[in-house]
Amino acid sequence: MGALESNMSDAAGEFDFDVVPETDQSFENALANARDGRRLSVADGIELITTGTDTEGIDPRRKELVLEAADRRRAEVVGEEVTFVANVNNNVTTACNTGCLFCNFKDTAHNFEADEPDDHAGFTKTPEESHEVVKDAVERGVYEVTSVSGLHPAFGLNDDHREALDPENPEHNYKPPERYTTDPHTYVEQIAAMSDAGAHVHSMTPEEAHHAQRGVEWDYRHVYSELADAGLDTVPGTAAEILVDEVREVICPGKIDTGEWVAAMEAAADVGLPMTSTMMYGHVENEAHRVRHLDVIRDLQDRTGNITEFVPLSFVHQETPLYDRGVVETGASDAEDELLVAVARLYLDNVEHIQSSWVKFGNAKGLKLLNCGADDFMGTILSEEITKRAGGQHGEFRSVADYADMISAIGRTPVERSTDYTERRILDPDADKHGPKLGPQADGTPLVPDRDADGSRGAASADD
Ligand SMILES: C[S@@+](CC[C@H](N)C(=O)[O-])C[C@H]1O[C@@H](n2cnc3c(N)ncnc32)[C@H](O)[C@@H]1O
Ligand SMILES: Nc1c(NC[C@H](O)[C@H](O)[C@H](O)CO)[nH]c(=O)[nH]c1=O
Ligand SMILES: N[C@@H](Cc1ccc(O)cc1)C(=O)O
Ligand code: SF4
Repeated sequence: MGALESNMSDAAGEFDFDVVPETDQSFENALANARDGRRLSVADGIELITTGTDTEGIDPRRKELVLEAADRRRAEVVGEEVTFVANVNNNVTTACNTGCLFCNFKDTAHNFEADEPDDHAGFTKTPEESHEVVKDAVERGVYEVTSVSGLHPAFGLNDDHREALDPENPEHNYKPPERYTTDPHTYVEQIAAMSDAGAHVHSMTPEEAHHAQRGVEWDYRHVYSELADAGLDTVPGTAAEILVDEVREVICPGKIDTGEWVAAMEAAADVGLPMTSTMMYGHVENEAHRVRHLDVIRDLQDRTGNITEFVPLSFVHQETPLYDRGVVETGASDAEDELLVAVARLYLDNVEHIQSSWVKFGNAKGLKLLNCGADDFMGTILSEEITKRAGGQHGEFRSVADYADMISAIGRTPVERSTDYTERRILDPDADKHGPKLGPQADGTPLVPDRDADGSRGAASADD
């Protein structure tokens, strides 16, 4: 019996978890602690995110009190600016055998083998192809490339790693590049190719760092320092999902556990790399798991200080194995999304920025969340595969003009930022054309000129 079956009770979607949302705290005391700026306990967080464990469901009046406290805290910590980054997504490969049940991005790596019929929808890019994608985006004015990928069996950290891996040992999860139609080469070569194109490289999740040292004795510090030498600038704290192992055993039994995830992030920080943090919520976990996860992030930040932002990733359920198998019926509700953002703002007293992700929430809800504690509105990304393949409906691109319009419409100040927030530029409200200015080749020309010139808002207006 697998973890999925053994953790489930009779009713579909109900799990016999040890961690449950019960506390000795009252909602009123938790709210007072939040308003007074005291460091919240896990029990406080659970009371706030459930709007009180003494009542069933979410109490709308109490919810508003939590959102208001978070919005006030946001104003005290970061003021009225709303930031975004001019970035491009470059996913290198969809080949992955890890089998996470929330993910529809991956394609079984077997399909990519040279002697298989080439009829799958996946892709693998060579370093040269990654270089071209990023070079084109940098020429348009992009500052950053976000690059996350499947764990391709032919990937290794560098040539030494590929030589050390044994194709006969199933634990190494390695097949030599000759087996595949396209060789992804090594992580070091991919990072160098994107860095050489002039972008800030935001890449190598803890799960990818783990893949980059499977089967050898190297530690995460070694991996991240080699990658930093190759041009890695910052690390995305994805692969976090829910940082409580009883939930990971259900939704991603093939992934590293919470302890390993934290160890990889600490190593990245040790090497001096700034990093983001994330939570993917709204599937099988309960509110207590969400707060425990925030607690793991807050502890990690106490030790490192390297986390620049927290990114809530609301689970996109439509096209995923969890939904197909009837394990979940839907994702988080609007109220749950609002409370997650608000409690993250209040709980993470040591993380300055909370992101509202338009790719997950769309424009209308994304803007609403900027009044619930969030202050960053993600990036332009230009293309998107992960959310789209899971059934996401919110498009793949936002222009700088979209950002200027949307952020001004809610009475806040639009600001273009660098990935680590150290460089910032307030947008000129009187500019007749909006384009990025922080990228190495950015001169204020719109990222996609035709789209902005004809006033089309294709991707941006698709949902709201
Ligand atoms: C697709 S993986 C790619 C990188 C690498 N394979 C890894 O797992 O770290 C990146 C992240 O996308 C997010 N993701 C995947 N499927 C999703 C879904 N259906 N809804 C929301 N987020 C999702 C997860 O948080 C995951 O860690
Ligand atoms: N850079 C950000 C992204 N990029 C898109 C991701 O790479 C990915 O396709 C998806 O979000 C995976 O869940 N997405 C964000 O939500 N926030 C970012 O800052
Ligand atoms: N920019 C965020 C968001 C992100 C989300 C999902 C990803 O797969 C990648 C990135 C990060 O660095 O973590
Ligand atoms: S989340 Fe990452 S590791 Fe898991 S299946 Fe998807 S691509 Fe592979």
